[in-house]
Amino acid sequence: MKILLSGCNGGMGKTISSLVAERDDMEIVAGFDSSQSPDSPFTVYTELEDVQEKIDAIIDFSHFSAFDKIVDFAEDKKIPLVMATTGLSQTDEDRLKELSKSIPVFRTANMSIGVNVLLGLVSQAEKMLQGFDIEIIEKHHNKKVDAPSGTALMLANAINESAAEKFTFTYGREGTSAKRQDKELGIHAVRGGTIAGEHTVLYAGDDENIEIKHTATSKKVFAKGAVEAARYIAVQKNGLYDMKKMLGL
Ligand SMILES: NC(=O)C1=CN([C@@H]2O[C@H](COP(=O)(O)OP(=O)(O)OC[C@H]3O[C@@H](n4cnc5c(N)ncnc54)[C@H](OP(=O)(O)O)[C@@H]3O)[C@@H](O)[C@H]2O)C=CC1
Ligand SMILES: O=C(O)C1=N[C@H](C(=O)O)C[C@H](O)C1
Repeated sequence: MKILLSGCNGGMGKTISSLVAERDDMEIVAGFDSSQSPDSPFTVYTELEDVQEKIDAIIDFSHFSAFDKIVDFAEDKKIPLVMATTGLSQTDEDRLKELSKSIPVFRTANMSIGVNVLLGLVSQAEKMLQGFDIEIIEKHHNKKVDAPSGTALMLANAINESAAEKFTFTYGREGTSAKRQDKELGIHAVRGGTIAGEHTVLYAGDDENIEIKHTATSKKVFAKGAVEAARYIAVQKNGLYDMKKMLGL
């Protein structure tokens, strides 16, 4: 199958290119990014309207500022879309839902199996750990532009969906009036070095704590998930899909 890789010059783009080069069932036939890349084995476009190749699926790991261009292109050409970029607004997420009525759309903020299992675990824990204070701590590399991570938000939303009484999210704390409130869910972003992605959900109770933690040890885990998602989405009916649906979790 033939892929258009959006964000092809970036960290995830390069990891996906290397992975796809080892496969014989898939080929990246075109790239999209903010600049040309002379060494690329495929043509890199800076304008999607210039794309000439026939495309079976689009994989996007770029930047939230490119969102409308990519969605317009997928919608116009009726090409299944894997949208992995984070930092999207609620309006963007709503547009994906709407778009999925006319093409198959795969949306997740985290392509790893582990994080998607973690989503189920936090939903279960929410029903069992009444009264525990919950804090999410995420750690990523120093090049990440958005905070908190899309995964941290996905975990927080999963907890809230299972919660009888909804939490208010607090992003970091500072100052002299920062005491923790009831039904507050703290979300904290740490940035440094080359950390591929770490998410810890801390449940702090009276004299006891539980931590559930997922660590991505390289970007390869996300690339592998994205490639599987592209294969999957290319043969689905119109609709909105995610890792849980694809993996049957
Ligand atoms: N869902 C998941 O499992 C995962 C999602 N991600 C998400 O994927 C995205 C990309 O991550 P990563 O590869 O690390 O980021 P990088 O910054 O390394 O790569 C992004 C690429 O997109 C390009 N780009 C930026 N703005 C535009 C634009 N307006 N139009 C076209 N291209 C653009 C960048 O170009 P330039 O450098 O010139 O700005 C860069 O080459 C992020 O949102 C990240 O959070 C990452 C890993 C896993
Ligand atoms: O930018 C990254 O690198 C990652 N972004 C995703 C997020 O924001 O959750 C997923 C992963 O943790 C890596």
